[in-house]
Order: sequence, then structure tokens, then C-alpha cells
Amino acid sequence: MKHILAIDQGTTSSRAIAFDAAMRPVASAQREFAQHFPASGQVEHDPADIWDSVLATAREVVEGIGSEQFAAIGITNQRETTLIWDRATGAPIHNAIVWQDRRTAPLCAKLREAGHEPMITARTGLLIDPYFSATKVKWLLDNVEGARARAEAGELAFGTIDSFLIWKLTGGRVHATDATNAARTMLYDIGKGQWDADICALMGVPMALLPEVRDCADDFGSTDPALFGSELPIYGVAGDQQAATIGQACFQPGMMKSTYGTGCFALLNTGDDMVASKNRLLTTIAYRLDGRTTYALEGSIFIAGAAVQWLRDGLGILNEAQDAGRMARRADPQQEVYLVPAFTGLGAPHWDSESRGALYGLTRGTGPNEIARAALEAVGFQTADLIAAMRADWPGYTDAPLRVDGGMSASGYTMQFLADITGLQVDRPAVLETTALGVAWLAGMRAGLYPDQAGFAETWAADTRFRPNMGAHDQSAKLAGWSDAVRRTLSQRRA
Ligand SMILES: Nc1ncnc2c1ncn2[C@@H]1O[C@H](COP(=O)(O)OP(=O)(O)O)[C@@H](O)[C@H]1O
Ligand SMILES: O=P(O)(O)OC[C@H](O)CO
Repeated sequence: MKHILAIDQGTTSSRAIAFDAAMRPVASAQREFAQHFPASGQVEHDPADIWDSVLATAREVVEGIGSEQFAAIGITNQRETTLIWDRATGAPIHNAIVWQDRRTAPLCAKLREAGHEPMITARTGLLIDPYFSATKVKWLLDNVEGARARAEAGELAFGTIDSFLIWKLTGGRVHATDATNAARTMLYDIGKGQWDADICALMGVPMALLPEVRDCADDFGSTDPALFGSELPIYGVAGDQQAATIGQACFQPGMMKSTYGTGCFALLNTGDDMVASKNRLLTTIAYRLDGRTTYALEGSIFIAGAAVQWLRDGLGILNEAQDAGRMARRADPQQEVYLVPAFTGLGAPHWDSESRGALYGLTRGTGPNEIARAALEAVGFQTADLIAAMRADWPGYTDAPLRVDGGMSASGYTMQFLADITGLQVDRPAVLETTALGVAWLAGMRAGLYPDQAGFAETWAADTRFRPNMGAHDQSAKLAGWSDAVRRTLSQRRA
């Protein structure tokens, strides 16, 4: 009983990682699954793909070590992605609507025009945007035949992916979620810690659909013995960005992590302060332990590593993501090329779903190297915008080192530029699997196998520290060039 299984159900793949008694990752399995794009701006996942990939990877890892060696399971997940299923049969009524899906943009516009945003933001900490679950739930109830009547009769269950996996793993015995995932639905009052009846009524969401909300380290039931040969308790649940915040041990107010994968998500721990952002950041729950909620300010950027994928798969100017840094180093320092990667609009702090990407400063001398540099630098510029917003929003902001993770944090060029342009020290940890580690720690701590919060924080170790090394003049000139590029992009938004 010396291992913890972390299930990390992400946007493009599902992974299972076993951590040993010393919290070291000792075995893992990963499986990608199909993305469905039924129409422009729509993104869906087949729930069977999600479940099959989770079960296959979890079984591979558990069977490799022996199920009797596992003390507990932790689940972390892509957030906001929305599913509704039948309580009697477990059958989903529709594909999962993914967080990136923009189909509810017109509904969001109507809600904003009707003046609902101040109330929704004050209670949920979120802005009205298709990103969050609430309007996706409404869309499903309005568009799947018979769904609303069945929901009102209590026959259906809504869940984010964590809830769906808990339901499946426990053989339909538990319908629950954790506070961090509830906080992303736009139906949950993060101050009161309860589902908001007024917002549910406004969205036409019957409260009988909703899961019970528990702490992040809590009892979420035990797995059906048919799955792994023995019953394993589920003791930890957190949305993936919150799990990374925990895995990076950002437990003190003022500590911040930023994850660079497909997109970028920066979370600043604000402790007991539920900071109301004046700069269009999100207020969210970092974690809830022993009934006590710790809050965070979040900046969500939709495109980070995805811009590098576009250079590789769309433009074909590099063979592998790792080539981007080498090309950027070869770029002409005299050329000021900016890429505003608004491929799916811009997230924080602009929240403009209509703008589209743009390249500025092109000359006859511009080539692949300058464009690669612009794609990597865009990540630094966007993070600098988030940090400026955080600094302005919260008096407790301290310029603490930024703890980074995610696939793109492997790029030394990008991380050095990030340090240079933000003026912050950027710390890359020894264990890069911070998301899985975060939820493994939650489950292992609850199982009595892992240390308490302070003990866990002591185990965090940096592998590389990037120190800012750019003159103030260069920094402000580059930031001014970036701001100008963003301003032009926003003003070119589609009608
Ligand atoms: N060395 C690198 N330089 C630049 N980008 C990279 C590098 N390695 C990976 N990436 C980018 O990081 C992303 C993958 O990170 P990952 O954390 O696995 O993402 P996700 O969990 O969102 O699927 C890809 O978009 C890829 O383009
Ligand atoms: O699956 P990821 O790692 O791209 O994370 C997705 C986020 O949770 C969306 O809010």
C-alpha cells in the first residue's frame, strides 16, 4: 500500500501516473484520443473515448505494480468541459462540450446585454464567457430532445470530467465534484461555497442535475472491484490548473505558478482574499482543505504551445517543437516581429472572442527564425500582461519567483525571455509532473501516506532558475511594441 495512482484526464490525452511512498513518479501510461470539431468554433469529446483511455491507462499502471500496492487514487482533469448522463443507465445524452467550444457565444452576449455580468462575477468570480460550463449545460438541455424534462424529473446528472470519472469508477454510486471544479461552472457561489439557486434559475439549470461538492482531499467513494481487482478509495480531486498550483506547493499568499501547455494558465495564491479583479482576471478557488477555502487570481491564455504546433503543422517551418528555441536564437535582433496568437480570440485580460491572430513588423528580410521567435516571445508578453493585471489588482502581490511547468517550459529560450520581460525570477522544478503530483499529494495526504502541507512544500525543489537579464530600456520598448500589436489586433476584430 505504498503507491498513489494519479489520473490526469487532459484535453488531448489521458494519463495515469503511479507515485511511490517518496512521491516519486515510478510508472506511467498515456493515451491520446480524438478531438471532434462538428462546426466552426465547436469542440467535442466522445465520453466513451475519455472513459476508455482513463481505464486503459489506469489499468496498465495498476496491473504493472499490483493493485494491492495502491493506497488511493487522485483525479485531476481538464476543467469546465461539460457532460450530462442518465442516472439509471450511465449513458451520456451527448458528447462532452469542451472548454474551448464557442457555440454559446451568442447566449453569453445576451446575458451580458441583459446586465447579468456584475452579479455573476460577484458570486462566481468568473466573467460571462462560453469557456465556463453553465451555458454549455443550458445548450445541452435546450438542444437534446427531451433533456430538459428528464433533468427536471431528476433522471439526469451533470458533471465536469472529474464527476463523470468518479461516477464511472464507483460504478454509479457517487455523484460528486470538488470545490475547484465547481468553481469553473459559473453556477457556484465561491464565497458561500454552494450552488447558486439564482444563477441556476437564470440558466434554466434544475439543481437536481448538480453533483455534491466536497473538499479537494476528501472521500469520493471507492472503485468498483471489477475495475482493478480490489476497491481503491478516491481521496483527491482538483481541476488540472489547481492541481498544478498544489503540485508546485504555491501554498503561501503571493506565490504563483504558470503552466505552459496548449494554453497558459497562471494562478496567484491570494489566501483568504477573494479578490475582485478590476482587470478582467478570474477569481477562483485554488483549493479547499478541511473546509477552508484558499482563493486565487487566474489569468487564462488560450494559445501558448499551440502557436508552436501551428508553426510545425500549419506553416511547416519547423519539424519539432524543440526546434523553435534554436531558430529563435538565430533570429535577426534588429527585426521587431510580433505574433498576437488570437487564433481563437484572446483570453485574459482582454476576453475578446472575436479577434483573430496577426503578425506585425514583417519585412522582406523576415523568415522562419523571426516568426519562431515571435511565437515564443508571445508567451512571455502575454504572461507579462497577466502579471501587470495581478499587480494592479491585489495589494498582497510581491514579485515572488514564478514557478513554471507544462511541455513548453522545457524551452530554455522561452523561459529566459519570460524572466527578462516580466522582470521575475522563473523557477522550473525538478519534478515537471506537477499536475499529477498535486493530486497524488492530495490523495496520499488523506490516506496518511504523504506529509502534511508544510512537509510537502519542503520537498519542492528547483531544477533551473532563470534570472531576469534585460535592460529596462529594452524591456519597456518591447512591451510597448507588444501592446501596440495587441491594440491593433483588438481594433481589427470581426464585425
Ligand atoms: N521545447 C519546446 N519548445 C517550445 N514549445 C514546446 C516545446 N516542447 C513542447 N512544446 C509545446 O508544448 C505543448 C505541449 O505541452 P503539454 O504540457 O504536453 O500540453 P497539454 O497538456 O496542453 O496537451 C505543445 O503545444 C508543444 O508545441
Ligand atoms: O487539458 P489542459 O492541460 O490543456 O488544461 C485545460 C484547462 O483546465 C482548461 O481550463
